[in-house]
Amino acid sequence: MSNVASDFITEPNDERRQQIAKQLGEFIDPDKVRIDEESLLGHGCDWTKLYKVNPLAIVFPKTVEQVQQLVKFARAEKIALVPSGGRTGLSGGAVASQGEIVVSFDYMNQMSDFNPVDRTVVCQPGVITQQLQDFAEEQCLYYPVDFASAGSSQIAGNIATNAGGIKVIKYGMTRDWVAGMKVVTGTGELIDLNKNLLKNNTGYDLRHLFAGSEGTLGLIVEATMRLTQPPKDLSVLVLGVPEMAAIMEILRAFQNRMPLTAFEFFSESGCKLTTAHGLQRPFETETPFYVLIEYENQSEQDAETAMEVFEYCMEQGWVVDGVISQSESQAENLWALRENLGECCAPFTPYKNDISVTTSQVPGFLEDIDAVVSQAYPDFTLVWWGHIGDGNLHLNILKPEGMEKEEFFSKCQAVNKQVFEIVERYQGSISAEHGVGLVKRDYIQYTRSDADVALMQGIKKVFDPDNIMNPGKIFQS
Ligand SMILES: O=C(O)CC[C@@H](O)C(=O)O
Ligand SMILES: [Zn+2]
Repeated sequence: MSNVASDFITEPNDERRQQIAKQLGEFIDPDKVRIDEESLLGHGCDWTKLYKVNPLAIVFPKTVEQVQQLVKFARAEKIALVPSGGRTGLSGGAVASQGEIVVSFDYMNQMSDFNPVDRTVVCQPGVITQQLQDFAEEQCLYYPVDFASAGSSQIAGNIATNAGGIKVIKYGMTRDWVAGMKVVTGTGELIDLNKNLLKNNTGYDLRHLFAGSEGTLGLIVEATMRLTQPPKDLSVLVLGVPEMAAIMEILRAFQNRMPLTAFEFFSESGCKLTTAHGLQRPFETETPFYVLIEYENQSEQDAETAMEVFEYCMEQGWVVDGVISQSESQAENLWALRENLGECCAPFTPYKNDISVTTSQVPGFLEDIDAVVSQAYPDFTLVWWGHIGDGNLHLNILKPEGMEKEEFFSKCQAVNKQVFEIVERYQGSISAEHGVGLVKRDYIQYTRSDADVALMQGIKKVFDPDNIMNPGKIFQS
């Protein structure tokens, strides 16, 4: 796979590392500068594991001032910086393969200044998503952005990738929960964006440029996150769906009658994987697809409405079997059928895709892509799942046993062009929620126009004139 194209490509050796560590140790605690192999390899990559990992050093700043000094140092020395959060990304956004300094926020992980009226809490960049969720719960509130890697992903990384997950249909993406943020730009300047205001129409909202910026504009050093009222008495329904086309009818039928907190799906190939890992099938009947619906079940009326819609879907032939959770633990088990899919695919070295279209177009889009990939490689197993209520599909192609990883990936890449042409035809996105990083960078033109990319490159130059902020990610810079 190709690696980062940067102005400052270096192939660090031990001597250079020692020298840089000494210089960094002048303004960052020396024990928070690491150049040992384990740290370099561990902190120089994310979950993609596709790229050469070769950082110059790993630093763990503890204060905003240290971050500013670091940026000024990097600027003077012409060394690129790669921000590192929980490194759970799937697009290579946190990969350091060309002698960059990795900036880890593991030691800036405190929360402060909870405001119960504004319902906000100030987070240092390294606060773990789960830590924020737990804190909110202790205050009888709720942080709603949720996904399988919530136990490791960090808030600044979530903002930098505008993380989505399983509740977007009701609560939106990470950007919707950022009340304010402090950022150190590529010049070392500290800027304070939006100051937590709800209403602030004073020109461009720069906060939103940082959501999805993947570290290319600056380092997020603080974020004030909003919390909300927790949902009550969540129930989960899993339905067996014989035809993809029916899924949107099911969505419409439910949404016409009741608000949903999640509308997810997975394929039978996915169900086989999770059940092979010890989970129970939702019901006996096997169907090509399963829908998982979550809603607030606060009264008998809610339960009756859900049952009525379910029966209506059965009468229409859109659904052939189904189950409704009767307890919290049953709801969790049903969720596991969907949430454990990424983990269950991992041993098969999957080739991943994270794509989206407008929700109503999902069935045709999925069928077209499935046909192209299955025709090219009839022996490959395709596992589909995703946040179908948001139009977001995850396609994992499993590597056949015995096939070399390189051969498998190059075969998958060969079919990429056709897949992305379909995405372009549907005016969809080549990356719905996992970001662009390195993995999707060379395909960005299927979703963003040349004019878009040129404007993004121009914006980067304003925030980062020396191109030291995660260069080569999202687009060539
Ligand atoms: O592993 C994947 O392909 C998707 C991961 C995550 O976004 C999910 O929704 O499970
Ligand atoms: Zn997802």
